[in-house]
Formats: sequence, structure tokens, C-alpha cells
Amino acid sequence: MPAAARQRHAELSELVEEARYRYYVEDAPTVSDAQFDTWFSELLELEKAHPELQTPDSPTQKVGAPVSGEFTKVHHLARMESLDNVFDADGMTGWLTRAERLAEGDPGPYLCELKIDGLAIALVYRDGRLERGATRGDGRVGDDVTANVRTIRDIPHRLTGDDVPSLVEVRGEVYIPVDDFKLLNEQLVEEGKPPFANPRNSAAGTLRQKDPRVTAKRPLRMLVHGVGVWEGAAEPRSQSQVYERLRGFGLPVSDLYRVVDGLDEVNAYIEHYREHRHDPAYEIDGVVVKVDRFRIQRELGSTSRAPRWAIAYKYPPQEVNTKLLDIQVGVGRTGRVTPFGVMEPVVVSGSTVNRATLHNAAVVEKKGVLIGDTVILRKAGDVIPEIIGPVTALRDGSERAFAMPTHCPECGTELAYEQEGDADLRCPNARGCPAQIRERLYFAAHRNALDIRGLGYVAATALSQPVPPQEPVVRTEADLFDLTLDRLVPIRSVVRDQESGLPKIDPKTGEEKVVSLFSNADGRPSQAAHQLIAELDRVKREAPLWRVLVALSIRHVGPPTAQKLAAELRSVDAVMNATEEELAAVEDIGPRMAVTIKEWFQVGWHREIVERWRRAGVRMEEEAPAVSELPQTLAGLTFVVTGTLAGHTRDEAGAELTARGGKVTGSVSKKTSFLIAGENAGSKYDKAVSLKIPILTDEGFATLLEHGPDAAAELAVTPE
Ligand SMILES: NC(=O)c1ccc[n+]([C@@H]2O[C@H](COP(=O)([O-])OP(=O)(O)OC[C@H]3O[C@@H](n4cnc5c(N)ncnc54)[C@H](O)[C@@H]3O)[C@@H](O)[C@H]2O)c1
Ligand SMILES: [Zn+2]
Repeated sequence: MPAAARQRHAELSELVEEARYRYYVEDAPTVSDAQFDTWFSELLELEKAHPELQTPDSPTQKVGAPVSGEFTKVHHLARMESLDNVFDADGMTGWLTRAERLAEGDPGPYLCELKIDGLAIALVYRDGRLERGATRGDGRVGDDVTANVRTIRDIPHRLTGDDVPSLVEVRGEVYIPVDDFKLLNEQLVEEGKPPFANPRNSAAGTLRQKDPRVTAKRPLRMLVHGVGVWEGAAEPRSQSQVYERLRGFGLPVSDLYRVVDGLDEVNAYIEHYREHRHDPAYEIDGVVVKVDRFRIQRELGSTSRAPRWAIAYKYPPQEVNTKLLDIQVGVGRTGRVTPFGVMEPVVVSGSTVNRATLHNAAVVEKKGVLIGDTVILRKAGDVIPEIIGPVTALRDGSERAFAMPTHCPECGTELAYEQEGDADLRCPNARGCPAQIRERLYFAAHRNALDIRGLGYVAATALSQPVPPQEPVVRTEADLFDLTLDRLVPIRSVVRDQESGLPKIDPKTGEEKVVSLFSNADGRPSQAAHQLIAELDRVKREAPLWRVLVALSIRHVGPPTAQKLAAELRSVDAVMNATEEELAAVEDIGPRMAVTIKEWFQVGWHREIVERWRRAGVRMEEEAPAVSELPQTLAGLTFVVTGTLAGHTRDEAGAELTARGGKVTGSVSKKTSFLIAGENAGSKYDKAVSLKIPILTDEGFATLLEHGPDAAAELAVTPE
């Protein structure tokens, strides 16, 4: 064997072991999964060509990484294996052909299921009681995380139902749903802590918390994907039978697995979820295909690290490496100054990315990225792109550290912390900073606030930041409703990137792109100018009070809070004149938020916004009947509204429901009483079907409002 092969093998082994340690033990990977998979495949290739390299201590013969010693070690009752991977249709055919050969016949049917990107857990139930929960570790010895496992709602402490085995080891995946992951990260950043790189790491880090109280507060979930040991009860004959038995015992089993017959159907399943990769609430990195019958599974057996009766089909990576060209800062609506990375453009998860937020100076430092580094970039579906960390091995000494600026890049004001201990620097010039006005204007016009069509990011920029020496036509929000066509027409402005707020550069000329949004070539008002004026007029008359309250940009007053304020206090004046006690008496408003609201109205230029809007004709009172005037027929019920309803916008539908005491939430769960589904209802509909939540369409909705839930229930579609 050539010495070069031996050397490369040693090199790769070290890289793989190091990566595994970072990934499994520290829950903080330094290389992308794609990179890791490439190294691992190269190792496998080398060992195929030179079998003597395949010694028992090669990484290809091992699973995961040894546990760290922080937790009590436990020996698994049966070895926990990994999975072999394929990446394309040929790989899949290859696996199936080999399984056929080894089984000496058709090994089907096959169980297809999603490969959840979480971490494996083994739960031991003795006489139906949860005795222990452990991580996979190196497959033989894992970390005892029983105390943490007991805090996971999905995991029953006792198994119920018939014929519960006297001893069963249930395997499954612990994960954090994508939405919860986003919230968790926002919360961590708010607290000045570094966010997690991805949902998998957040689940792994949370499950291996030393303090179970921290685990209990985080949204960990679990789904079953196998058993290790099964004793003292009639033995199931297949994977799918096991799943249904486990479901019967009260364990969480996915509704999305399918048992299918041959390669075509397997491929159809794989293609379906390639298309619908982001439909499930959790992140998946592929599909797992398993031989369903246990008899055949036993015949096929396992290699030293993975079963031969199962295979993981992996989708293309959501992580890639790219070059970090610069770190710049943007100024947000509240003056928060946020560093973000400017990168060599790369395609990840199907879209081209060249910027990613770095949250604040502490995060930049914690991630350890330098300008000039090769970095790992991750983007999963609609999740915002995230720089995970540098590839330090690729540094050549030319990289330099980022220094947080001391002054606002847009108005020159010295930056400051609002309060001691804050993680974020802010520009204190809230009234005059053009960046803050631009962002507030955009926010005020957004769908969640005044919903002024035609006032998007480009228009907000044009109104607040024209090209000098032109003066802005909107100096604070107070000016918004006094705009006229004449004032709009002359405006020329630079197009800005919405994520960073920085000017976009025309790649051809290398210069900033200047546009005249509000005039045509002949100097007459453009369609956009006419639309904006008409919209302002409409919004003045039509916008409900809560939208006006949101548009004022009072910290923490988003749509839900504003709706409660509007329903309770019924006018801007009443909100302005309410005492702290009166504000705090409104549902969901705590004493701290009451102080924030009170303080907002004490600022002179804030009150000027209210006065000028009022003078311009903006409606400042609530018109709809007060909550208490309608019979509270829907009290105690929870609704989700989706799709396009015939006579109502979703907002209006929501308002009708809350006016009758109902609660409206954004996502379907077991607690949802009804799903109100208009046309083109999407994944929420599917979710309701899978949870068997009654569904009301237009007619059912009208009945619900008029005659209450019992009458509506008769019109509901209840999925079987
Ligand atoms: N970035 C890094 O540094 C780094 C390091 C190590 C591993 N990794 C990643 O992890 C992978 C290897 O890790 P692994 O050995 O844990 O294997 P794996 O994640 O590829 O597959 C095995 C695991 O899949 C999980 N799983 C999810 N859904 C499942 C289902 N329906 N049925 C069965 N199992 C299911 C189980 O936890 C099981 O242990 C690599 O391919 C790489 O992507 C990355
Ligand atoms: Zn500023």
C-alpha cells in the first residue's frame, strides 16, 4: 500500500474524530455536515481500496463519540447504531439490490420515514415505568440524562394500554421544532447569550443540560423510531407493528411514515419530502428507509456501525463554506446596531446568500470569526442564514478582527448602551437618525401595522433618505399623512438592502443605484405616487385602532398587545391618559410594559406624531362593538384561521372570534378547537387533518359566529 494512502487515512481519521468531538460532545460543530460527509466518504473509499486500513479503531468502525464524563455513564441494553448514507437514486438502488441479494428474495415491504435532525435517545421502561433515558454516546455507553428526559412532555412516565412489555427499550429522536428554535435563539440573543447554530445543536445542548430546570423550560419534543429490547409481551413482527404498539402505549409516533412495496414507491416518498422538506414542524435532513419485517432485518444483520436493513437517504446540505469578506453594521428600528457578515455569494438551500446577521459584538467574539475567514454558513428553508463559525484550519494569517464602531454609521451619533449590562449598542438619536426613521416608517406601513400598500422598503427609504441636497419629506412619522403628490415627485433615492439597510451597489457600474420611485421619465407622478396617496387616504379612514397603535413603534407593543389595548381602552387618548395601573390591568400587559407605554407618550415628539396624525384625519378611536357587548359564545375555545375566507380578511375573522371570547393562535395543535379554513389552505389544514381537529369552511364559520360552536360543529368536517 502506498505510504500516501496511509498518511491520508491518518489525516482524515484525525479530522473526523475532531469533528465528531465538537459535534457530539461539545454540541458546537466547526465544519459543515457536507464537509464531514465528504471526509467520511473518502475514508470509506480508502478502506475499500486498502482493506488493511480498516482497523477496529478506524472512525468508520465507530458510532458517535465517547461520552464526556460530565454525566453518569450507562451501558445500553442493546447497542445503538448509526445509519449508512446514500445521496442519490443510484445509491438507493444499490442498497436495495444488495438487500435483495443478502435476503435471497424480496426484502420488502419497506417502511419509509423522515430522518429527523435531532439526537438519539434510548428510554428504558420497566414494568411500564420510565426508568432511564440515555444519549447514544459511542453506541455502547451513553450519558444518563434521565432527569432531563422526565421534563419532556411527549415522553410518558408510565406506559398505558394492553400487553405492555415488562422491559422495553424505546429509541427515538429528541428535537426542537423549527419555530421554537427561532424563538429560543431570539431569546438567547436578547439575554446576551450566543444563539445555537441549528435546531439539532439546540436540542442536543438542551438535553445535555446539567440543570433539568433549564431543560424543562425549553421546547424539547420526541418521536419514536425503533426499539432495542422487548421482553415479556407478545412480540411484534415488524417495525410498523412496533410503532403502532408504542403509539398504543402513549408514546409519540409520527403520522408521516409509510409502508410501501418496492423501489418506485420508496423513490416517490423520497421525492415527495424533497419537495416538502419544510412542511413538518421539525427539521429533517433526509429520509430513512427500513426493511419492515423483523425476520428479514435479522437475516440482514449489521456492520460494525450500522444496520444493513436500513439506509438514510440524505438531501443536499443546508450548510456550506464561504469566505467572510467583511463585517459591517446596520442600524435597526429601535436604534440597535447589528453587525452582519458580508460574504462571497453562495447557494445554500436553493437560494443565493451573501449576508448574514451576527447579532451583536459579543456574538461575533463568541463565534470567533475574523474578517477574511472561511466560514460555515447555514440556511434551512425560510430560516435566516446564519454564520456558524470559522474554519480555523484554513487561516493564512491575513485575517483581521472586527471592531465594533463607536459612532452611528448613518447619523454619526455616539453609540451607547441603553442600560447597564445590555448586549446591544444603540444609536440614541431616535428622533433624527435617518436609519431609524426609515425602519420605523417601513414598520408602520407593514402588513402587521397600518398595512399601507405601496409603502415598502424602497418607498420608506425614498421618503426618509432622499439623495442630498434634497431634504427628506418625512422627518419623523408625524409627516406621513401630510404627503402630497407635489412633494413626492422630485424625490430621488438610493435602493437599500432590506436586511442590512446599506445601499445596494450596481455590479456593472460599482456605484449606488439611484431611483426616482415617484415620477415617470416625463416628470409626472408615477403609478407608485398615486397609489401611495390613495392608500394613505384609505388607511386614515379605515385602519382600526390597534393598527394605529402598532404603527407608533412603542417598544413591545405588537399586534396582540395593541389589539388588547384597543379593545379595552378604545382610543389613543385613553391609552395616552391611562395610569400605569390602568394599563397594567389590560390583559397581557405587565407593569414593565405599562411603564414603557407611559414613558413613550411623555416624549414631546412622540405626542406630536399622534397630534399630526389626528389632524390629518387618522381615526383614533375604536368603532367596532366592545368585547363585552357581544355574547361570549366562544369563551374557552381556541381557533386557527388559514387560507382565504369569502367575506373576511384573516384579521377580521380573528377579530370576530376574539370579540366573542375566542382565542386565536397561529398554529394548529391538539388544543385547537376548530380550524377555520378558507380557500388555498395549506399545511395548517394538513396538520388539522392529522390531528383530527374539526375544520370549518365559510358556511361553518358564519354559523359559528351567529349560532355558536354547537351548531357549527354539525357543519364541521371532522377528518377520520
Ligand atoms: N459537522 C460535523 O462536524 C459533524 C460531525 C459528526 C457528524 N456529523 C453529521 O452527523 C452525521 C453522522 O452522524 P450519526 O452517526 O449520528 O448518523 P446520522 O445522523 O447520519 O444517522 C443516524 C442517526 O439518525 C437519527 N435518526 C433520525 N431519524 C431517524 C429515523 N427515522 N430512524 C432511525 N434513525 C433516525 C438517529 O439518531 C440515528 O442515531 C454525518 O453524516 C454528519 O452529517 C457532523
Ligand atoms: Zn444614528
